[in-house]
Amino acid sequence: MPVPAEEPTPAPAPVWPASARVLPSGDLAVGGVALAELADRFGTPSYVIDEDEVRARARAWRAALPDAGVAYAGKAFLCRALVRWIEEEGLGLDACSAGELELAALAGFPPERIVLHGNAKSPDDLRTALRLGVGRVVIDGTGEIARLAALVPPGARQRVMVRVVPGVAAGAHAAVRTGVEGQKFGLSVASGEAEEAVARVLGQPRLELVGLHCHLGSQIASTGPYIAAVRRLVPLLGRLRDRHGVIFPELGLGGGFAIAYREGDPALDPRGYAERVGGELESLCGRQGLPVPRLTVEPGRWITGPAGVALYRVLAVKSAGDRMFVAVDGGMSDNPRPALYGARYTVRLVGRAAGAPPRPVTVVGRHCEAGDVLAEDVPLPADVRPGDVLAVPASGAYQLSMASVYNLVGRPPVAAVSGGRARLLVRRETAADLRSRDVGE
Ligand SMILES: Cc1ncc(COP(=O)(O)O)c(C=O)c1O
Ligand SMILES: N[C@@H](CCCC[NH3+])C(=O)O
Repeated sequence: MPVPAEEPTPAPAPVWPASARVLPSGDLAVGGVALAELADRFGTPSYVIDEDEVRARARAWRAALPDAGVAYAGKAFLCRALVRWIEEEGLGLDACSAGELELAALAGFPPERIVLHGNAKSPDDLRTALRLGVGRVVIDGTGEIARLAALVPPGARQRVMVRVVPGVAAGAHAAVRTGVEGQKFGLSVASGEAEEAVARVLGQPRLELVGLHCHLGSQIASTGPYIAAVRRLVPLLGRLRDRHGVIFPELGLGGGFAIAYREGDPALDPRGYAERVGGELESLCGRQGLPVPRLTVEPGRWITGPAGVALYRVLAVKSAGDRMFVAVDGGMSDNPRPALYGARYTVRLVGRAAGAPPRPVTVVGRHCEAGDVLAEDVPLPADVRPGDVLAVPASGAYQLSMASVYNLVGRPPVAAVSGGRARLLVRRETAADLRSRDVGE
């Protein structure tokens, strides 16, 4: 199917889960439960995840690409319940450490549906992957080939992919652009390194090479970069067939699909992706005389991001110069994204009706840095005061999974909501938890 020359403008997406409803009290309910009630029950800061939203999002990718492999990228957020939901929805799992692998195993995730990634896999990562029997290990560098092969038991074969760098720039911030030359992931197509690595893997009898893989970056709203990657990778597949006589059954294009953090933000649409990227793959393979490999995609943020809501309680309100600061009981320890990437968010007062018109404020955290900002210049009612509860949507990805214990503030709990009920999935990390790691002198 030919790809239209014009890339359609990605459509704006909602920032709240589909279940969000404004209650007569002015509060907001998600999954049928009022957010202020959840803040009272689980304390603040806390994270709420809408189970039905996660499941619907997982299904959206499966429906858009029924013949493809869809693996949830666990780095976005992982806990045992989530692993089960993903498993029940028929997805695979992209893991990148022994810790993620062990959690998946504990939740009973089928190991053959796991793909292991990582630019610097430790011996423990590789041994754990082999012991559990993961489906694919994605080789990220030349040195890893012999190291992995040496760990595979005699008589066994590990399925692998080779991660290549197509030289496509995409992603919301330099820190998350992984499809370009000169960064730490993958093997360059342009330099010939990727072809060399493929030749070496083919020479390892204990490794079975099933395909190439690439991951361009994160928070990509349009399909253009994926199409550009396909245009680099299919000719490479043609060269590999000509040189080695190999035809790979799979092609991994990674994840990176954008979500909306603020009203009007564009998000990537799985159906558009399937039509345009899948269409380009089909047509280019046809021209090369190659069978179309089975596509695999790895959405992380897209699955859990929009399903999560962070809840905070206001601790202080103060003006400084011409700015109003609203300080809450969380901050960069539970959400480092504004500090790391200049990420922007939506914030809403919940639990009571606004008593005054909105004015622009900066929502900050409680940590010992002026850079501990959660949301710059967001409208909140002018009467916002200590004790109020604030909700931040699109908080389900790369917040808790990157959380720290800065200032010895424990990490927040996670509660699931569905059908008017809430349940705790991950408990709050207490000061005692934190002290217990300190063995003294
Ligand atoms: C190999 C790989 N696959 C998938 C993902 C998921 O990315 P995202 O959460 O942006 O979809 C990542 C992280 O960017 C990744 O490194
Ligand atoms: N942590 C990044 C995304 C990293 C993607 C993982 N490869 C973010 O929050 O935007």
